Amino acid sequence: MSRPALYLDGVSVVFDGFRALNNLSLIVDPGELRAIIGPNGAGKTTMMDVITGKTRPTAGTARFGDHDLTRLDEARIANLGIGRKFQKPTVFDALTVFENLELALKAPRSPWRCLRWRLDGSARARIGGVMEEIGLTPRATDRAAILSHGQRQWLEIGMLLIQDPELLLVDEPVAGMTDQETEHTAALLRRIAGSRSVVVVEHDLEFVRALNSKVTVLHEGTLLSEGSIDAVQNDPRVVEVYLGR
Ligand SMILES: Nc1ncnc2c1ncn2[C@@H]1O[C@H](COP(=O)(O)OP(=O)(O)OP(=O)(O)O)[C@@H](O)[C@H]1O
Repeated sequence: MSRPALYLDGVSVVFDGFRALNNLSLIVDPGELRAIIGPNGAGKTTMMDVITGKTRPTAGTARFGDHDLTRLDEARIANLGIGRKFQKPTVFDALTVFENLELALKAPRSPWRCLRWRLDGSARARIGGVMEEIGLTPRATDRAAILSHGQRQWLEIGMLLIQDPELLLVDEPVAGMTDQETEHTAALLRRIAGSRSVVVVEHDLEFVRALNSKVTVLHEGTLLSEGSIDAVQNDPRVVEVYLGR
């Protein structure tokens, strides 16, 4: 078996005596798509914050491949190939779809290398490939301001994909989307996992079902249940604390 992409073992985070994460363990394999669900305050955001180095665990192990995430700052962790998409898109409205992707392609470089950066054939091909992947090729020259809510979310996913992350963390991607956009997003995330690991935090259980992935249920900062969507939805512990409320 291959080494896990992400390995959390016994992770706790204590804020002023309050345990936001309590002995949480989680393994995500290379190329795996994993959905994380759980009621409000379950610790989902705190878990993402630990993975990206925003929050230091009080106890436990957090590894990404060979790297100890508890010893690295946010910038180093991003450079290792962990991308995070927050709920609110941060695309540049005044720029076109193509220009947003171009900016994301050159942005992680040092200021000097950024100045010397040129949009050559291989960069164009890469941007073209990502536009195909996110389904926005026909909108290449449209400004982001005129895209629908869903299209803006896909553009932001594209801006992360263009940096070729090994692990992509996606926070509530379908909030506010139409049913059709939600379906499209599930298909997009299924497609992009495989060549990278993708961890999706989401409340919408129909969307989670459409991801067709293993589901992890968090509750009070710890792992409550794990398995297929049917397995966790039928788990009496889950029904009691979450789905049955
Ligand atoms: N910086 C902080 N200081 C104190 N308490 C915090 C801090 N950050 C989070 N918490 C608490 O930790 C708990 C877990 O919060 P977290 O945001 O991780 O949950 P969540 O599962 O993402 O919830 P939601 O679905 O509402 O976003 C909550 O009770 C929250 O109030």
